[in-house]
Amino acid sequence: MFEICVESDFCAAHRLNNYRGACENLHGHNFKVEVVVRCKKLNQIYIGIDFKELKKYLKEILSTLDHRYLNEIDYFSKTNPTSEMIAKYIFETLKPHIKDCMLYSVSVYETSTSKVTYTED
Ligand SMILES: Nc1nc2c(c(=O)[nH]1)N=C([C@H](O)[C@H](O)COP(=O)(O)OP(=O)(O)OP(=O)(O)O)CN2
Ligand SMILES: [Zn+2]
Repeated sequence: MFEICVESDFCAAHRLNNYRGACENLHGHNFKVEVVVRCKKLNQIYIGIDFKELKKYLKEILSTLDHRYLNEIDYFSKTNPTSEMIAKYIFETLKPHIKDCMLYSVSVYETSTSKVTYTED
């Protein structure tokens, strides 16, 4: 089994409703995102999934979040734009693009010391 990982980032603002602390106030982050795909087979040039292809899909998805006020995005309107929900959104949006391999996890770093990983397990 091969684990293929790419990283990207985006900047966005959010506020956590009902948090009862500073994070309830409008604030922003440079979010870092890590995606892990698992592949059992390699193609004829020994690639599981091309980093470039994976980064292209991820970039398209992150462009829907970049420089946005996340609370205004439909996906988060009934929840909260926490790292948990951001990771789930990226996972669910990326999954249909991954053929022949398995999207394993999406991790979101809200700060350099705070990370959430979403998997379907
Ligand atoms: N499980 C989660 N906990 C928190 C989330 C979250 O999305 N999931 N989000 C926040 C806030 O948005 C906050 O901006 C991030 O909190 P934190 O990592 O504590 O950021 P700090 O810069 O305050 O970190 P320090 O290391 O304490 O300086 C809160 N919790
Ligand atoms: Zn925050």
